[in-house]
Amino acid sequence: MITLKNIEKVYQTKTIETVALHNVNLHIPKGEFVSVMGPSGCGKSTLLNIMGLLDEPTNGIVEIDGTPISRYRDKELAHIRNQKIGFVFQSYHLINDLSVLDNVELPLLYRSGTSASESRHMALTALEKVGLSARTKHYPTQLSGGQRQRVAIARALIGQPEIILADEPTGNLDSVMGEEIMNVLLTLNRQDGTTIVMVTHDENMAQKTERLIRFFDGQQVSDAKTTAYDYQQV
Ligand SMILES: Nc1ncnc2c1ncn2[C@@H]1O[C@H](COP(=O)(O)OP(=O)(O)OP(=O)(O)O)[C@@H](O)[C@H]1O
Repeated sequence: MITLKNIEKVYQTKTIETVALHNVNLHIPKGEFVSVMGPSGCGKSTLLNIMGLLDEPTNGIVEIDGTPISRYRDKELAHIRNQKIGFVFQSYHLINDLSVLDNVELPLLYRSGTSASESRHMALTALEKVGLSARTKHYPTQLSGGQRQRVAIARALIGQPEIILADEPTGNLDSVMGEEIMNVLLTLNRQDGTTIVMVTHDENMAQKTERLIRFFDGQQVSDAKTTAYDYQQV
């Protein structure tokens, strides 16, 4: 699904050069649930941004479904980003002036050809998936942190992405709500086959995924299947 070959990312300012990623080689197959761990500043968010086509590497090749993204024009890349990839962030990024339903529908505004009734139906389906059908008319400030994150996941789901990139989705949540979000992600992965790459600082959460990649100083230092992921349960 996503392949990174010899990826380097260097941030250059007037005075400082920071090597955020160095010689990263990774393949994320379709349907896998992968977590990425490592100390602050080791390059995890940079990695996710490159995988999500939000940022470009300084060197190296990013392939989506076997095609190097350098072959695509900007418009095609924007299309891939909108159609294939859903993003979930630690701080939800919801719009407080919009209802839950309107927040979830928002990405469809950028997609032509979806009627108002169709997008409403898609938003309701996404909210049902995350167990928030009863909160459609609420506003983000009227929700708990876990519920807000579920709205953010529903918003990521509305475009029916094949891959979800989640940057510390449980980072702002207590352990009970964190578990709740983790269960939503595990269900999406197991029932719908959604590929998920999740950055986390929480070892317990990481152990629930299928594969754990550890980073240190911009490089992978380990990459292994976990033991806790239940391969039988679908
Ligand atoms: N826009 C930027 N300009 C310059 N340096 C940057 C920029 N973004 C990130 N960096 C540097 O690149 C390195 C990797 O940053 P990144 O945000 O990917 O780390 P991280 O592992 O996600 O950290 P955290 O766990 O704290 O979120 C850090 O040293 C950071 O200072």
